[in-house]
Amino acid sequence: MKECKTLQEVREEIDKIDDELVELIAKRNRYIHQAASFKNSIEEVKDEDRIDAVKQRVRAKAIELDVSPNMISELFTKMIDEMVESEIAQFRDTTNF
Ligand SMILES: C=C(O[C@@H]1C=C(C(=O)O)C=C[C@H]1O)C(=O)O
Repeated sequence: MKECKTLQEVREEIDKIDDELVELIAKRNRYIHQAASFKNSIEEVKDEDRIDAVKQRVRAKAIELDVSPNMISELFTKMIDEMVESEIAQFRDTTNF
């Protein structure tokens, strides 16, 4: 990690990380859309067991990296909710439900 000399430099690094985060979220979203093509029902599109497992896994990762697990949980809850909604919309479009 870079040792910054000015606030401006810190903010430039933060901006780069924010761009990477958005790119990774967009990439995750594209995989979510691929997942829809392997599913046969709305229950499968919103797989609660898998959602719980994903949230548990990222909470454990947050603890390992000394980041607030509650913040990570909230971010993932929001992100997964939105992505599942768009996966459902895509599933309905492609299966004419
Ligand atoms: C991508 C999937 O579809 C949904 C989206 C998930 C996610 O955002 O991680 C997890 C479970 C599913 O309800 C999947 O089933 O793996």
